[in-house]
Amino acid sequence: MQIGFIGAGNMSTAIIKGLIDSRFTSPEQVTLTKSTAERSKAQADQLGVAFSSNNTELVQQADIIILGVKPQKLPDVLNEIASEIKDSKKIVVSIAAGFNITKIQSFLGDEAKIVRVMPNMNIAIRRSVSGLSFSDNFSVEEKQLVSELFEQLGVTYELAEKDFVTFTAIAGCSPAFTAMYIDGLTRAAVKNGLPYELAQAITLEAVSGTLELMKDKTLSSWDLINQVSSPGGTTIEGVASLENDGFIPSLFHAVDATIKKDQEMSKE
Ligand SMILES: NC(=O)C1=CN([C@@H]2O[C@H](COP(=O)(O)OP(=O)(O)OC[C@H]3O[C@@H](n4cnc5c(N)ncnc54)[C@H](OP(=O)(O)O)[C@@H]3O)[C@@H](O)[C@H]2O)C=CC1
Ligand SMILES: O=C(O)[C@@H]1CCC=N1
Repeated sequence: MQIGFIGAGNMSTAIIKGLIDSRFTSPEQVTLTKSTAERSKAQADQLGVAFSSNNTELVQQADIIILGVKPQKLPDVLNEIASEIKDSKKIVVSIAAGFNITKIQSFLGDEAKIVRVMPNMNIAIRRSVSGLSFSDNFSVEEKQLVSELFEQLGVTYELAEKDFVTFTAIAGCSPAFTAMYIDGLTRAAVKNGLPYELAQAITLEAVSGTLELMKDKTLSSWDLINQVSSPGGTTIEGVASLENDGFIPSLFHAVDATIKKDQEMSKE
């Protein structure tokens, strides 16, 4: 099975490294392209894989094509490869936000086998949580193949496409939101006199320990909030302050804004 990556930036590079590290794929099975043949060669040499001098040639050689370009570049790429995909059995994996299956098929034809995958940045350490939505023409074996591929890189969930945008917000985008939370706590400690590096190290340990505890003990958020909040103590003062300042509504707004943008992009 040959896997072709159109676009080899942050996400594709992490996927390629993860697939090779996990031994799911050998370097000989991977081909990539970037925006120019020179850049493709340099990246391929660095990763120990092959490159194609153009996207059409890459598609001709691949069984699975992973589209790893930014959404703004995707229409040109889809137009470029459409004739190679039409009437083929090739599987096209799109990791782009804002391109639903219908929109991708409007370029590649209604019969094209499209799977939308939304990984997240944690794929760089094979800790992605990836959402998968398939067009309705996949066989069970084909679905299994794509799922197995992304299982090498973390946890996967198969989703109805209507839920894909919500998944994108809480899984694809949330590393940025989580980093904002960590930054906020860190700088609040700096304001109170701790050096930045020390404050960030403490915050990261506290956050990662909290995640492990919640998973290990299968605690709900409110179980933990109640356990930490001593009656008449310090935590409940902070919890009340966050509630008063609209912490939860802010997150609702952020997720809604993310979903709205994805839906608008799919309509463009
Ligand atoms: N970043 C994230 O956290 C996540 C991103 N995504 C999605 O992943 C996709 C890629 O994002 P990311 O990896 O961050 O982006 P990058 O900008 O890091 O990578 C994009 C790649 O596309 C290449 N490229 C541009 N034009 C072409 C072309 N015509 N033919 C072939 N390759 C081309 C670029 O090459 P060059 O360097 O030569 O310009 C570059 O290697 C996006 O669609 C995004 O929505 C999904 C989940 C999470
Ligand atoms: O910001 C974006 O559009 C992409 C999709 C998920 C994470 N990054």
